[in-house]
Amino acid sequence: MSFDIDVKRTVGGRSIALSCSTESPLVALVGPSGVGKTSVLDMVAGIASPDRGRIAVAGQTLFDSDAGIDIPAAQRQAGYVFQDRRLFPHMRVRANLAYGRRAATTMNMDDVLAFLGIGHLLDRWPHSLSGGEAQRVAIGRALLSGPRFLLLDEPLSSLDRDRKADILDAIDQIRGRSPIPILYVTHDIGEAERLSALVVTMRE
Ligand SMILES: Nc1ncnc2c1ncn2[C@@H]1O[C@H](COP(=O)(O)OP(=O)(O)OP(=O)(O)O)[C@@H](O)[C@H]1O
Repeated sequence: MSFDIDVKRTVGGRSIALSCSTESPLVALVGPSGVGKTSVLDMVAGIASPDRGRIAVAGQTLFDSDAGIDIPAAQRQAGYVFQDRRLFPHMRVRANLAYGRRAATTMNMDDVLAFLGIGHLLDRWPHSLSGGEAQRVAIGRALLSGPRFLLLDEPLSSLDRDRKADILDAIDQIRGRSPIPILYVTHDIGEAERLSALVVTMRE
C-alpha cells in the first residue's frame, strides 16, 4: 500500500476528513479551496496532528490514534514542497539544496542538478529566482533530503504554461528514477490526468 490514510481533524471550526487506501504510487488530491488539502499534507508530514485516525505510507505506520503511534516529523522523512516554496532567503541556492541533505539518497547532487536544469543557479539568491526556478530548487532540495515519500502542494501554481510543462516533466523523471510514493495537491484535474495519477477528491 503506498498510502493508507483515514484521518479527521477540526481546524478553525471546519471539519477535515480524508479516507484513502491505494497501491498507486502517485495520488492527486483535488477539491475546492479550503477543503483541507494542505492540512492533509501537513498531517502526513507530521507537522499537524489528526484528531483521530491512521496514516501509513509505503507500509510504515506514521500515525495511529488507537495504537498511540505518532512518529515525529523529523523521523518521517517526508520530502515536502510547500505551496509557497519556502527557500531559505539568507542562503544561496547551493546551500538551500544542501540543507537537510542525506548521503544515502537514490539521487545525487549532479543527477538532481541535471534533470531539474538548475546547475546554473547554484550561486544565486532565492529572491533573484523566477517562480519556476524557485519551484525546481524546492523540488531538488526535497529530493536530496533522502525522502521516503514526496508531498507536493500545488507545485504548478502561478507558473506559465512552459514552466508548468517543465515541472510536470521533472515529476515524470522523478517517478522514473525513484519508486517513492508521491501525494500531489492540485486544483487542476488536467494535471492529474497528465501525470496518470490516481485522483482522490476531497468534499466539503
Ligand atoms: N492555522 C489555522 N487556523 C484556523 N484555520 C485554519 C488554519 N489553517 C487552516 N485553516 C482552515 O482550515 C481549512 C483547510 O485549509 P487548507 O489550507 O488545508 O485547505 P486547502 O484545501 O489546501 O485550500 P487551498 O486549496 O485554498 O490551498 C480552511 O478552512 C482554512 O481556513
